[in-house]
Amino acid sequence: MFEFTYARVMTLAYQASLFDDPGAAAVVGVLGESVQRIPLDSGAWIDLRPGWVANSDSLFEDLVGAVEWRADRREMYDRIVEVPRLVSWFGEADRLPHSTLDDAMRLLNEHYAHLDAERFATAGLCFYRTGDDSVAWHGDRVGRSTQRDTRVAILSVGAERVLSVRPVGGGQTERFPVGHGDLIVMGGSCQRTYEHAILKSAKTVGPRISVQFRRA
Ligand SMILES: O=C(O)CCC(=O)C(=O)O
Ligand SMILES: [Fe+2]
Repeated sequence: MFEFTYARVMTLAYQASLFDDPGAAAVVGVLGESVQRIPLDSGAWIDLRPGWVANSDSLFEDLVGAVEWRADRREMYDRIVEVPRLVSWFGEADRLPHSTLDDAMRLLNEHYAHLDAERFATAGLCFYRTGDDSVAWHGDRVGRSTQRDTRVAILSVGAERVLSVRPVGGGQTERFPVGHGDLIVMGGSCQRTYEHAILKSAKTVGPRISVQFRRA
């Protein structure tokens, strides 16, 4: 039986953002030229927008309480393995659990509208309670993304964790520390030619929630 309470989460310290106004509502910032493009090989790329959501700690706390979290399970080859983290998923027809996420999805769609007809339409939420929570190396290869380029935008709130990215078949691992309202977008061929992971942390880290926006 799985038990994890709001009270328990709030006892886990996470370092608050330096520039935030304690207790103030979260606000999604502009994208535009504040987005930094990092080209990878094989037509893959990463966009970074640090501090995209201001006062993100209040969004973190709201999501901890408002979302119906469940244990993650994932099919791997011939078995289903536990993925040590909590998740919740919102499809195209679902109401997102926070109005800040509606704003975030709309701004992302405006920002990337000039590229193609792909639109962010779903939101997957993952809750990493401690440094032991993690997701192993993988590419988000579902449906059409097995063949075609796609974008996955990840908003991180709560404590910082490292999103590691490496080429499929070997090569250098890039490490992107993300938390406290940071945005990272994986685009181009990234889901096919690279893989990514949130590896376990040996250091004591606070809880983090990631919100992954994907197409329908
Ligand atoms: O939590 C993250 O930032 C990444 C999660 C992820 O890669 C996934 O769930 O597919
Ligand atoms: Fe992923």
